[in-house]
Amino acid sequence: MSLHPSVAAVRLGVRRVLAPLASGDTVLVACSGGADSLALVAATVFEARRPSLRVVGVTVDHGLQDGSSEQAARTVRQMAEIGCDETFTVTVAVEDAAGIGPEAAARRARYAALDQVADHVGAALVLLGHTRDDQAETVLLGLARGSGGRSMAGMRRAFDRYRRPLLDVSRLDTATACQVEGLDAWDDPHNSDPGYARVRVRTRVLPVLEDELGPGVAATLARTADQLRADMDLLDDLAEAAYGTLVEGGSTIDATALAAHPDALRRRILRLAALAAGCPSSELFHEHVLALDALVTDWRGQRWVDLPGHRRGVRRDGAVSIERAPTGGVPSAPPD
Ligand SMILES: Nc1ncnc2c1ncn2[C@@H]1O[C@H](COP(=O)(O)OP(=O)(O)OP(=O)(O)O)[C@@H](O)[C@H]1O
Repeated sequence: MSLHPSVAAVRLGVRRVLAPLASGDTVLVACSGGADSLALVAATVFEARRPSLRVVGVTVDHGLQDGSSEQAARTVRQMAEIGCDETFTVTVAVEDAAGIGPEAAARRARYAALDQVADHVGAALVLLGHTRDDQAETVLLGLARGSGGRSMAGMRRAFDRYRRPLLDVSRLDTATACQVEGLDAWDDPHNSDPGYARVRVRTRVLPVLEDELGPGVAATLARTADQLRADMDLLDDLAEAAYGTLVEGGSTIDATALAAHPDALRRRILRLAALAAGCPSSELFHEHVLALDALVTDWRGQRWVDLPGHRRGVRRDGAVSIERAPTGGVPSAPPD
């Protein structure tokens, strides 16, 4: 019997990612029990045979839904049946202490748990089951957020030891692969809850785009994200290099030298300077960077701009620096 194309597509993605590993290495697969990550587990177990890798499966129970522990137990059973050498369930307490929202808090807790298990088992790689459709949704959500190229550049294929082998594989393929392999995937009720913007993009926006613009829009968006990410990465690298050259005495940057750089680099350099000076990245918005940039390109005597993390950007003696804001009795708006 010939190999089903959907199974072949999932396996190919995994094979490419596992290629650098050596016999005896451990790969950790993160599985929610949904079709994407279940297909990922099956493909990983299959592809790990020939190089003789150890496959460990892990599922994280966020405890956010009724029956989540039963669902986690079911996923662990399935991973063992598929052939994982070892399986783990990790229960995490999701607390939104940082005020980042429940979804982001759950994600943060999940990655912390995955990191712990990866350390524990000595994993060379950790695999995640995001698909091409997830990527397309991410691009559209980023486009709507409007926070620059990086937000439209989608998810990385690789970061630290994490890999996303299915970014070229459609959700239809992962679902079909599960069917063909007799895997009963879990339907997360969150995935059909229109309260989530991502679900609305998936169920309402993308189908309209597919209808109006033709099938293949998800693939096109994902491909665009790949190109954009490569461009963003290059600009970030150039800005890092320029920042290293421009920064004097560890903190000040000559305004004239900085002004000679094009917008895309200058603003990145200023962002790097703000981060290096202690502005929290989660609170440093594009408006802050633009205000800092005005000290360089539109300087009309203004002396500072307020920045998050009790910092301020200052222009003094032809140089820009980011300093700790003095406490007490300081006007919050800069004098103009
Ligand atoms: N509860 C879980 N336990 C283990 N792995 C999970 C869990 N939930 C998600 N994952 C991993 O993350 C992948 C993406 O899942 P999903 O799209 O639901 O999460 P997300 O929150 O959008 O993703 P991310 O936060 O990782 O960008 C899954 O294919 C799986 O590999």
